[in-house]
Amino acid sequence: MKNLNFKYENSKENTINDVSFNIKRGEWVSVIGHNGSGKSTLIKLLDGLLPIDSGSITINDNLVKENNLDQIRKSIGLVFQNPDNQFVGATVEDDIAFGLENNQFSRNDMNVIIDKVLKVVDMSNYRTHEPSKLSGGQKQRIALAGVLALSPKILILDEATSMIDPQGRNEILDIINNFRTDNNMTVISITHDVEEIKLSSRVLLLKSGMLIEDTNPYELFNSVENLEKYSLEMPFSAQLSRHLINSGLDIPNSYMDEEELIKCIKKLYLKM
Ligand SMILES: Nc1ncnc2c1ncn2[C@@H]1O[C@H](COP(=O)(O)OP(=O)(O)OP(=O)(O)O)[C@@H](O)[C@H]1O
Repeated sequence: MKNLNFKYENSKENTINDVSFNIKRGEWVSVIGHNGSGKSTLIKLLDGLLPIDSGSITINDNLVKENNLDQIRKSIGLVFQNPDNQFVGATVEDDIAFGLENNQFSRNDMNVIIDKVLKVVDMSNYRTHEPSKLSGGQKQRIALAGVLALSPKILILDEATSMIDPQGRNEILDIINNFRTDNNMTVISITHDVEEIKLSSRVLLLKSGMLIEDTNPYELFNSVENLEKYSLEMPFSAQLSRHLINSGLDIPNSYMDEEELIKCIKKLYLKM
């Protein structure tokens, strides 16, 4: 993305303001910022759903512009907050088949792909179920399967796990992360959830349509000020570290994930 600017017709100021960044293939990038900071608008520009005013977006050497949109959209998969808005089929398999049919896959190939993606999201037993009768987490797995069936090079999550309970969310995030590493897929995730942010290698911070920080989870979690500024909760390990430091334990006052914290406590324990 290079010097990107965008203004909605009826607004006075730019919603996206001179935003530039590069994302490497296979990266997991979180996009965070307050409500109205321009996160969803940025995604819509990326997918060509909104026209760019000035600047440019290039995906795999293809400029995002009117005559390239088919190709661009084939490389991008989108998963939104509410899976109910994404279902088109009467059964799980019909729903996944819909996108494949649009891309002229043969019946045989479709069956193989549907088998594969249902296995990936651990929903093979639900092939003939009605999507509307599944639980929230199951619905989101099926929505994800429909997107993964088309082998996107870039998966975009727009608050995709915010309606799921913590266990369901972690399971879906694990599925996505495994698929990402196996397929060198890029993930761009709009989120307020620290567990999701933890999985990313980079965090892009938007404020009033401007990219004000290009950082990483460690830097972000190290600064309580930053977390408060963006209404983010502290990750569990950071909360625990804080309590341990306050109760006199000699552990570093910097962010550690669960594994690092366990190692650190073990070391102290063995010294005793
Ligand atoms: N169709 C539209 N027409 C005019 N203004 C819009 C339109 N869609 C969004 N906006 C405005 O653009 C700004 C950015 O909105 P956007 O939805 O991109 O923010 P966001 O960071 O995704 O917010 P949230 O976290 O609440 O989803 C907001 O001020 C919003 O009111």
